[in-house]
Amino acid sequence: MSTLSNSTNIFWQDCQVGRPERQKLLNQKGCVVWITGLSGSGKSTLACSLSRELYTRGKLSYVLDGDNLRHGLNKDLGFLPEDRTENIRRTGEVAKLFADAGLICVASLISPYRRDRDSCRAMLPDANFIEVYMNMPLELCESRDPKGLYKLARAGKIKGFTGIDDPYEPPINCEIEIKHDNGVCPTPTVMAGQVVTYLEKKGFLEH
Ligand SMILES: Nc1ncnc2c1ncn2[C@@H]1O[C@H](COP(=O)(O)OS(=O)(=O)O)[C@@H](OP(=O)(O)O)[C@H]1O
Ligand SMILES: Nc1ncnc2c1ncn2[C@@H]1O[C@H](COP(=O)(O)OP(=O)(O)O)[C@@H](O)[C@H]1O
Repeated sequence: MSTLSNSTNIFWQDCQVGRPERQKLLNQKGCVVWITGLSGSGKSTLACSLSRELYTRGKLSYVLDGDNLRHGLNKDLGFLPEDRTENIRRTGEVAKLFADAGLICVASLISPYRRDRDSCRAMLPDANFIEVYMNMPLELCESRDPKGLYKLARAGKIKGFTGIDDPYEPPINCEIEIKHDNGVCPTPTVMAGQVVTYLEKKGFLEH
């Protein structure tokens, strides 16, 4: 789908209550925490754990999970490269709106193509896009296989599965990398703590 605008004669409408006012109200700064990685790498687990940790600290977040968005906003999209690109573009636009609302928006999608993630980064002031890479080996993700999808992909029953017969392009310069140690992954609480520490250090958890 083209990203060029088809609308003409349109004007930006400003409001007296803007991002600074909302951020002051919430005592936090809006941003996008973009979690990328293979299926089964722990994206949703981190997103939920992070959201819970922020909630206990009185900070407002919202999780945009790839699987969930594909039940509604993105239900017309499949897994062809162009569909994934449109999936990421739409999610990036929604995430940008949530960040503008003053929320810490946590997007967890495979988002396998570097160019698509970089396009989302380009929608925001650079510091407000925090890319988190779930650097987990395919073998670990495949051994977890909570939905049985790797098994189906290996059997040729799902075509174009990320990591099997569709590429995953790891980030080159992500803000946060979640690493395993000999196939052992940090606990969800530890992973969330790593992100919270970053947000704190960069001043997102205060106004
Ligand atoms: N072909 C193929 N490749 C990868 N994943 C597949 C595929 N078909 C279905 N699924 C399921 O869809 C979930 C990924 O959706 P995303 O929107 O995150 O994917 S993408 O960012 O557009 O690539 C993904 O969820 P997670 O396992 O949570 O990553 C899978 O459950
Ligand atoms: N840090 C972790 N330690 C142990 N198991 C994990 C961890 N993170 C995720 N898991 C498990 O791995 C599986 C895949 O995690 P999930 O968050 O659904 O991955 P994704 O969203 O990337 O597909 C789930 O069964 C989950 O419980």
